[in-house]
Amino acid sequence: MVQPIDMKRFAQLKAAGELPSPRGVAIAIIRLTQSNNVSMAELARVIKGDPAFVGRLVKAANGLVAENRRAVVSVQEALMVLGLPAVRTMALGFSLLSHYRKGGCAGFDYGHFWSSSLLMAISMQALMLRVRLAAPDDAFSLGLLARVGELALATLYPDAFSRLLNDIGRNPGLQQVSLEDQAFATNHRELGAAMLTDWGVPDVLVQPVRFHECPEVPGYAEGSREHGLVQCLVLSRAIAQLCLAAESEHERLMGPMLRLSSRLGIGRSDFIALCERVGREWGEWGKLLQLRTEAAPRFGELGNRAAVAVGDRGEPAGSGEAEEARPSKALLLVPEEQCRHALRAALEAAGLAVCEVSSARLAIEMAIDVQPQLVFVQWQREAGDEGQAFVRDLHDMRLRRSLQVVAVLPDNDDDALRWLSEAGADDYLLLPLGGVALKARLQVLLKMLGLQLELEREREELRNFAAELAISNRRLQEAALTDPLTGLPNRRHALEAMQVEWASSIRHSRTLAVMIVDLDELKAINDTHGHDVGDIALRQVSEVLRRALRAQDILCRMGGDEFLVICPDTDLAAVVVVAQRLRAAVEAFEPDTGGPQLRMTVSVGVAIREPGMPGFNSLVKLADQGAYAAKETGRNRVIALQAAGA
Ligand SMILES: Nc1nc2c(ncn2[C@@H]2O[C@H](COP(=O)(O)OP(=O)(O)OP(=O)(O)O)[C@@H](O)[C@H]2O)c(=O)[nH]1
Repeated sequence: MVQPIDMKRFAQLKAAGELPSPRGVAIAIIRLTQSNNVSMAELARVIKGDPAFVGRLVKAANGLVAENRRAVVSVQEALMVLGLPAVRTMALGFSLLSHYRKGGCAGFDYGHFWSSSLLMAISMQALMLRVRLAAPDDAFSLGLLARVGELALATLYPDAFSRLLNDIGRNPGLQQVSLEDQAFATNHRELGAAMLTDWGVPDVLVQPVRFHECPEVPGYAEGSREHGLVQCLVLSRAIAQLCLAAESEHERLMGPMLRLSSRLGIGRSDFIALCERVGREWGEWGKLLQLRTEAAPRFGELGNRAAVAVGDRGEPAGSGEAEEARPSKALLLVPEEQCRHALRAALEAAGLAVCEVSSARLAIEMAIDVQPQLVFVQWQREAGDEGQAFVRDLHDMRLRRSLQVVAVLPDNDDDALRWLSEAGADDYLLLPLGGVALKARLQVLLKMLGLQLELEREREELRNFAAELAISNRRLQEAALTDPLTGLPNRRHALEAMQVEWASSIRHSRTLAVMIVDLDELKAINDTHGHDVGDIALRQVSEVLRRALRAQDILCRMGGDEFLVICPDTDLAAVVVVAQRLRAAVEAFEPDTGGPQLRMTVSVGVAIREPGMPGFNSLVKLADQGAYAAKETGRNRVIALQAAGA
């Protein structure tokens, strides 16, 4: 049973006040995201107070969108894509990264630590897009913070931890965790898990972090979500190690990674594509976070070399993926020579590549490497439970779905029949093997297996289809809220945001102002210079408006040449000042049309929420009437129809 995390020891350490903890804007973000009724505008306002975090958040959101679609560019969009819980943990992770990129622990390589954590973060995000065991954005933060316990020990005990790391450096046989337990009465795994728990990360995500360095300890069932998450963290760590290792080490590290990814149901080519994406993103993130990165390893070549290496050991090289609907590979754990030869001959005659393994201990490794669709296991009285354990292991593994295990047994032997039912093989062949009977039995077996593989392939296609559908839905949802010309939130989004801000301003008794900004004489520009030039003008003016606004204001295109600006916590005098600034900025701006020179102006109506207004429509209408009045009185002006102090 998994021991609970020791929060008592953690509480003592926390009381000392020196544990790594988020600072500055991150604290405000974490506090806000914990409240249920935070508005996106409030959150965006706080986030924009930290320009570095804005860039990281937008980058993280872009990691979730497919490579061939429009990138996320604004904080609001990023918030929509990521969701509040992910934003909270990201604020936490990035704040730690900013404030703990150096420290007083001489033996602890802070740069290497963060480069490796970043690689784990990107790898976890990419893996979750594939295996879908957790939200990819949660997984990013999880990867980033997976080894935070080590940072904590380096921060709490800089000298002692430095000595401990130096000792391990001199004698790699030492167990880091035991040394930490002796020296600090805790270790980085337990401490990291306690910190994540303290920061509100759910237990289902904390436990995999706690055990990813010792994946066998918790005894999670193969195929369970926890088991999958632990394996993903192990794999992310392996990707990070490979990316940071010397080139001479790459090939050695690639083989186990391919085996692990295959256990997670990721085919070789998919996994290589995933690693290549991680490599690309690593470079981009490295620039953003000013972390050391290197040229990404050539994963494609490494993958091919690893495939050849498997072939060298006598297994069929093949594609390594169990996706063909026709069985093509068989593995034999059949010690009796005559019997083994008969099987090999019959299988090869049926067109299968055959590989042999001599011990049950090696058989599971071989099965992961080769990914056979047929495994023959001969029962042996003197071999005890080994063969049975092997069959059970195969059973537990994901690759078991498209695999038939055939027991080879002597006829009329009660012990062997008992073994057969306990081991859970799918079929059996009775000794002696050979002749027409064996051929006929194999034919039936292969036919059944072919049908099963076909079914499995269809299921896989359905799963992929469902995953793609989920992504397309999210994309559609976003597209439905975005104006394609300017990239700004559209009318529908504007009305949703208005509803939220209206309710929030009433609940917290805060002021709320809006502006209607209407371009002057766009029709004349269209008529004189063409619609394309009108489009350029619209796009560039929207950018001018965006830049002239304050961080907390929400700019939306309502349609045509009309924009709505929502200004939370703003009174009439303040909104007039902002509106005048917008107006002046547009007037001073010269659109770069690549041709005709244009002079642009805007007419602006402003209004604030008044007690007794029945709903936000009345507020928008009042601002609209102001804009109309501005047009009527000569354009390029700001008009408020309410009296100051309203
Ligand atoms: N190029 C371009 N023009 C647009 C777009 N949407 C609306 N328009 C044009 O914007 C013009 C709006 O016309 P009006 O409402 O008369 O406004 P205006 O010409 O700006 O004049 P005033 O508002 O009175 O100053 C129309 O000619 C529309 O065709 C667009 O996406 N691109």
